[in-house]
Amino acid sequence: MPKFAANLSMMFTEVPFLDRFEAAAKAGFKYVEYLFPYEYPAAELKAKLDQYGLKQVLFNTAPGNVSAGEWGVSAIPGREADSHRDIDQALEYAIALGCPNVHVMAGVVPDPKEYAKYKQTFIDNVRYAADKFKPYGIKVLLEALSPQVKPNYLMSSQYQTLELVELINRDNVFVQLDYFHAQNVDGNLSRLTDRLKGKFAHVQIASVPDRHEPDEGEINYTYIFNKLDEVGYDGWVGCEYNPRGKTEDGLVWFEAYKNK
Ligand SMILES: O=C(O)[C@@H](O)C(=O)CO
Ligand SMILES: [Mg+2]
Repeated sequence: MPKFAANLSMMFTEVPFLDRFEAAAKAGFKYVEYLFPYEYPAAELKAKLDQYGLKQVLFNTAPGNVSAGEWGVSAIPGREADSHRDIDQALEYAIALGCPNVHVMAGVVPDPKEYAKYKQTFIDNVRYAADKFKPYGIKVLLEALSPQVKPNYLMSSQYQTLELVELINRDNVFVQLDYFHAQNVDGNLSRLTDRLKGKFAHVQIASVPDRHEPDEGEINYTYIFNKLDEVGYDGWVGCEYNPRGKTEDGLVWFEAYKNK
């Protein structure tokens, strides 16, 4: 039975970010994830987690200069120092927040001919992260992003990410399996889940095509949740979706799971 995490970057946006911890707890969530903690002192976020009895299960390394089109720097040749600084910062936050998973963001490849160079840069920087995180039992997660969300991101297919995880060859590096992106790019989610068995350590869900609640669209999530049990997945499932309307009004689907 999946353990669901509220994604505070996309859910409960009716209230300011620091009020979303309370909103998620009131809605029945025990776990939370969000993209970036860096605007706030780690102690302030940890106090929110403790106040509402929440566990943080994921956040990302910093995105770089988003207004310049960056979405992660760890794959960008020449930005190794920035990548290591972001990885060190993420480690500090993960320790302070008690967070077991960090998504190390790769970056956008401006010219497909540059892919091999960006890929090797990412492999080297993820190994740096894996080795720094290992003593603390923190996992490194790598996520493919569909081109309609992030054009020219280093990884668009889950199978590309699986190949990277195998090349990086560290036992604390895993795929972050976001079924929204997976359905948009790879499809055949049953075969994909079987192929990724033991290689993924976090899941995210949203409807396809509209990235709303998991109770609509072309993915049968009841089937997927049973598939996750079948392959022995015991991690968290992040609800990384844009609510159709008021977040709480869209949580009927969650009623069947929240007190498990
Ligand atoms: O799917 C997403 O967009 C997020 O999980 C993320 O971490 C990077 O954009
Ligand atoms: Mg995702």
